[in-house]
Amino acid sequence: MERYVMTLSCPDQPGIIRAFAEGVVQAQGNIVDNKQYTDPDTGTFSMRTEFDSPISDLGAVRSLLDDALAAYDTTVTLRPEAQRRRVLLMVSKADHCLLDLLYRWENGELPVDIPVIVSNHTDLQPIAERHGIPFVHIPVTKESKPAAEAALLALVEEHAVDFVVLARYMQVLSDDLCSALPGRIINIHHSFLPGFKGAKPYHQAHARGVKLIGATAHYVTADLDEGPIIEQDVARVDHAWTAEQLVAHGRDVERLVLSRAVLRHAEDRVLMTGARTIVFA
Ligand SMILES: Nc1nc2c(c(=O)[nH]1)N[C@@H](CN(C=O)c1ccc(C(=O)N[C@@H](CCC(=O)O)C(=O)O)cc1)CN2
Repeated sequence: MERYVMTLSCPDQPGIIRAFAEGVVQAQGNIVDNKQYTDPDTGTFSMRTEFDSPISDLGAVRSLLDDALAAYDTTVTLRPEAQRRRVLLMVSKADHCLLDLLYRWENGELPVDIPVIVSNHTDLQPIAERHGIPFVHIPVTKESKPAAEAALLALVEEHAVDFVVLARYMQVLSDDLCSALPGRIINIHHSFLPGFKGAKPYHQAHARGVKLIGATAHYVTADLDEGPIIEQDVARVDHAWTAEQLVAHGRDVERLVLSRAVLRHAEDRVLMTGARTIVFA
């Protein structure tokens, strides 16, 4: 028996679920989990379904679903659950998010394949080597950024990468790169967006005298720190905390928020609707 994960979005109208269920029946399938949402602003219907089928041929199952949904203008993804998403991790010098992702990957909590780790510095190369993952150093300067980003895209193709994670990667990606990988780049921003965008958010927060700090995982767009939000969390602080203590405490929030977001994306639990996300947790 093969377990499949399907996501679907289309203009909402009666009969979508019945048509989809008919397709599952044609695939001799059994639905084991289903979540849906209709966005009242856009009228878009979104659904994530897990179903079992004795048919192991992905193309055959996809055809049966496409035929069943032919009357609807759907965007569908279908993947055998056992087919893990492939993620390229990007880092600079901070190691806390990388280490958290690799810990969860090693103990089976994060069902992805990590073909390569890329960095604009060499500081974290020993961590990649300790985990047996190839490390590629791509230094970035204002002048070399186009070539650096071309090299990154070549790695994405070479390793059949599904998505990229900026695990405290501290370079702004160009519009071209963001456009080349829409909805396929996840960043962790070290503040509770929309507050304190850009560089040094904890020092901004300290100066503002906040009582809560936070972190935000979002899809990357050309507009810095503006992409659709996937996950956020906060932690309480007070007047006695120095900016450095906020940075240290913030690391705990960042690594949890990013790891949750990466897991949910890897399990096809995040769908985009306009500038927002739907998260079928
Ligand atoms: N196109 C985008 N690229 C990136 C985003 C994004 O939202 N859109 N997020 C950043 C991460 N980040 C904040 O979360 C961030 C990182 C770096 C900078 C920055 O100003 N970097 C300087 C260089 C700093 C250095 O070399 O250490 C720069 O790029 O000129 C701002 C925000 C990742 N990329």
